[in-house]
Amino acid sequence: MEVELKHIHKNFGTFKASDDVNLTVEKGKLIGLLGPSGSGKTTILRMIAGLEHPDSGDIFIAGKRVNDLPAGRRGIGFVFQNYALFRHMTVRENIAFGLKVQKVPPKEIKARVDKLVELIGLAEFDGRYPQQLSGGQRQRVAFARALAPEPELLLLDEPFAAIDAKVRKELRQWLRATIHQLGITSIFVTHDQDEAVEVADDIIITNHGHVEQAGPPAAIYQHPETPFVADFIGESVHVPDYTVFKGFSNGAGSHEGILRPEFLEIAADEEEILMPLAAEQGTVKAVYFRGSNVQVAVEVKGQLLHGWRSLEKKPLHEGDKALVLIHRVYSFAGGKTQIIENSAKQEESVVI
Ligand SMILES: Nc1ncnc2c1ncn2[C@@H]1O[C@H](COP(=O)(O)OP(=O)(O)OP(=O)(O)O)[C@@H](O)[C@H]1O
Repeated sequence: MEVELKHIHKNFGTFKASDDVNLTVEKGKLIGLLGPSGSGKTTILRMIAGLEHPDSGDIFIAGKRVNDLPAGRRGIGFVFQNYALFRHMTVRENIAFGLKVQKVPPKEIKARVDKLVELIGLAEFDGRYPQQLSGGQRQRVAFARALAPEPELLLLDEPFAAIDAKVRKELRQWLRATIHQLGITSIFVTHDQDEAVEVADDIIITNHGHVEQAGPPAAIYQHPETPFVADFIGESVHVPDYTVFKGFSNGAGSHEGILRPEFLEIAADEEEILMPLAAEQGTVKAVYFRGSNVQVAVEVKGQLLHGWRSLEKKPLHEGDKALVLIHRVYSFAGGKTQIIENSAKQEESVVI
């Protein structure tokens, strides 16, 4: 295990920024720490780096307890969201800075910087100053500078936050490929689920200072363990009582449910749907064009549901009647997440 946090508590005054945080990161993995603003992601990253100290609990890096080890001796590279490059230094000088401080021999500094400017694709621009580079290029320099001392572990705090949308997408893919090529264990903080899902091997979801769930993105998406995760991941809609819908009347315990758009089929009429008897009647409340499809909000029995429709299908408008087939819902009865399937569908298929 490369990084392990055990029962970490950290208060700022009476505020619990970390409330019994436990997590493990395997060597060579690229991990996304994902959670809403204020959920304690940066605090976790800063404690691993040694820039903040836990009130209690243990931090291990490569099997060694590092609680009392100063930041500079933990073998960690850190990339901040705002590049933090030195304005009066060129690309080469920025990358070499930490190595000079460490008194690495000049020949070796040159060799390492040569390799790194190549790695980040900026060999041609190595004499430029930060203000002569784009945001994406600056962030790549910050990345190279963090890698220069050959750290065991790389920490990145919202590394894409200050970069515009298109470049951010390219940089994400570049970062993922480069980190895998280098095989360096890396943890990055983000509050953007698309970013976490696209970049990370595994994600760790934080909420109110603790870890809600950890694992590969697809597993978390398909099997959220808590209502918070089900709600936070994907485009989910909360319904206070899913048992009012056809095919879900036997729900036991709590009737609160979460529906994802892909759990629904929204049809303009009976011709568009295979099992009309299992579907609910609804009224279209809004239609949003989403590029490759449309998102449709339909009110069914007083609850607003969201689904997608292909652009190839009949257009729906606000006020139109629609049929909504709810295939399944997430239910949280008994504190456990369960997927409940629509039983009316089975009955209808027997009839057919
Ligand atoms: N040095 C500090 N002093 C007081 N409170 C702090 C300090 N650092 C963080 N906090 C508080 O701890 C909480 C968690 O902060 P943290 O930065 O870890 O959250 P985050 O999940 O990274 O949020 P964001 O996505 O907004 O950066 C926040 O409410 C923040 O205000």
